[in-house]
Amino acid sequence: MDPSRQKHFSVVDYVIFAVLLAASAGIGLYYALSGGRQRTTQEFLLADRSMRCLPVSLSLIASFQSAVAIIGVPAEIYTHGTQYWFMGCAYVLGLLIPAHVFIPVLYRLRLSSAYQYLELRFSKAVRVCGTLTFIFQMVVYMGVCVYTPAFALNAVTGFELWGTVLVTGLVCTLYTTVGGLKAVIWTDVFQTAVMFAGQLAVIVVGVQRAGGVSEVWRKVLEGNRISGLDLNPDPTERHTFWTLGVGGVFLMLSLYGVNQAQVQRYLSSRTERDAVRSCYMVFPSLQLALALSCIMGLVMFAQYCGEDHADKLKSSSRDAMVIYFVMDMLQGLPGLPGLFVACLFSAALSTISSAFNSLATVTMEDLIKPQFPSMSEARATLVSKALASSYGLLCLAMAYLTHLMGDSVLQVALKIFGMVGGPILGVFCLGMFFPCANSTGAVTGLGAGLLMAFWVGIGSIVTRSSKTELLAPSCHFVLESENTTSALQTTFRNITRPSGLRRFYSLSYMWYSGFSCFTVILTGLIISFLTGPMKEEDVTPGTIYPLGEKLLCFLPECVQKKLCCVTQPLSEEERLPPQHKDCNGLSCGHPPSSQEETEGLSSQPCCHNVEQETAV
Ligand SMILES: O=C(O)CCCC[C@@H]1SC[C@@H]2NC(=O)N[C@@H]21
Ligand code: NA
Repeated sequence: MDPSRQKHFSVVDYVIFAVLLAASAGIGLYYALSGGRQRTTQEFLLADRSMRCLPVSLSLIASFQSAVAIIGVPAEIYTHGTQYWFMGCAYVLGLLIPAHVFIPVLYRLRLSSAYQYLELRFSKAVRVCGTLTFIFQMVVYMGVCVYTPAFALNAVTGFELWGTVLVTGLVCTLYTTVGGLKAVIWTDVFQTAVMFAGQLAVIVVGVQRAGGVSEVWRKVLEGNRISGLDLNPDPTERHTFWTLGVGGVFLMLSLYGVNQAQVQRYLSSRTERDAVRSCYMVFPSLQLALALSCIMGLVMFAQYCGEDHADKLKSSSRDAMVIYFVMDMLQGLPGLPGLFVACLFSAALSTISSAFNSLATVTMEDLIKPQFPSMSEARATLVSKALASSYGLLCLAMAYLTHLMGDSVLQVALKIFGMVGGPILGVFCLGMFFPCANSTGAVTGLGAGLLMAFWVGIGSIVTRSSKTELLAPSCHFVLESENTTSALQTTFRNITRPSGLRRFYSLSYMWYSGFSCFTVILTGLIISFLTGPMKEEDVTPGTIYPLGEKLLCFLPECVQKKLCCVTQPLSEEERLPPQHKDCNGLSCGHPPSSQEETEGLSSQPCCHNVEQETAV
């Protein structure tokens, strides 16, 4: 954007931004110098399993609500209307299933990393594959999260791009490395508050500038930006109720059910009940976050599609135009641009710090500790800190890679979750719901899922060079002839109705999670049956969720037995605590404190059967 139109910050804006960074670093340093001073991995990686549900729930939101959502969702609403808001429907099952299926199984196994489950259920090989897939997913995602706020700001305000990326990355690495999970969770709480405040400020000022709520509503209706319920079953339709409300459930499960960043927060909870409750508490806050970013997109539409701003908007990219809108609204209100920039970087920092910490955890717990079982606590903690900072530097490099991707950042992030998160979700579902699945099936399934996901994902990027999907034109055109546009789109799509492989490539990216998850399960079951299904007595107790009894009870007993070979609950003598010795060669976590005994929590969780618990 040419300098004449660039928006500038006043001193107070820079001060507010600096205060945010200082506050985040301060919280990190506080946790480095207080409590156990981060001397053990239990404290550094799992906050001593002492966290209560409020901070955990705010931290759960912060992990996957980054600048990508703050910028990408309003840009999405502005360009395509409110269809994306139906993502909120996916939050119901997307949080209920983690709360009642994944948390009970994973919490009672007293794991340190989600991927330990894969070794308990399958084999070390499956655990390593799961861990490496997760690392790949989070490293790429982190790059997007670091790059987005810096790029958007640079495009509009001339904010030094790589200097901002560097400062953000370093501050984040600092407090994550010295403060551990406690610091990450408490900075998440602070940053989530700043995030909501910043978005609210923009909406309040924007509505007022656009002439009030009724005026905004009139313009938005006139601009046909309120999308109705689109029940089109065509899976190549980018955003419909099905792709968002159903396809989105798999996206949510891959994040809130089995992603290490979230699982680590569940495991850091004081009790299982706290973990489940924190999952429930995420629901209203996530809906609020979605509503705020959608409303921001609508206010932006009302503000610009009344007058002809197409020339200004055309000059900035789709994502940067949100920053342009914010700077335009907040210009002349000293402190508010700084507040929004703080909001943007709070969203980014809280996601990046969660990613660093979870990457350090899985690298330590899943890749290093099993190779060096005799490593001392002090050394293990030191290595964990070194890992956190090295991942910090790696993510700066990934930020540059994002620079080259060019797609809308929201779409890039959601595609990453679909292509990589979906197969990981598939392996966990294969393990929890199908006791007959074996390790060969799991590894082959994961490979097949990743292969199919990348085939469709890369394919869609390559063939999209033909621009089959008409991007909604600049707002000016939309006002004049909405019906022409939709007619044009329909005609256009009919002409280019893709067939065969091209139709496969035009699968909506919102189906990537579900599609790859089912590929893993199907392949995993077929390979398991071909290579000899597991017998139920060989399956580690506590790693199966009795889907049979819960959902397939309408099937005849023999089919249930064949497919899910319903696992019998442990008998009384089998439940006796194994004196906290290692089971399956894995640490069972600390021996239960008397408090846990009184709380009636399963004190031998790793050998405990979920079904037993639910039976009780
Ligand atoms: O904001 C990001 O960093 C990624 C985009 C949103 C990720 C998904 S979308 C569904 C769920 N709701 C959120 O707020 N984040 C996750
Ligand atoms: Na965040």
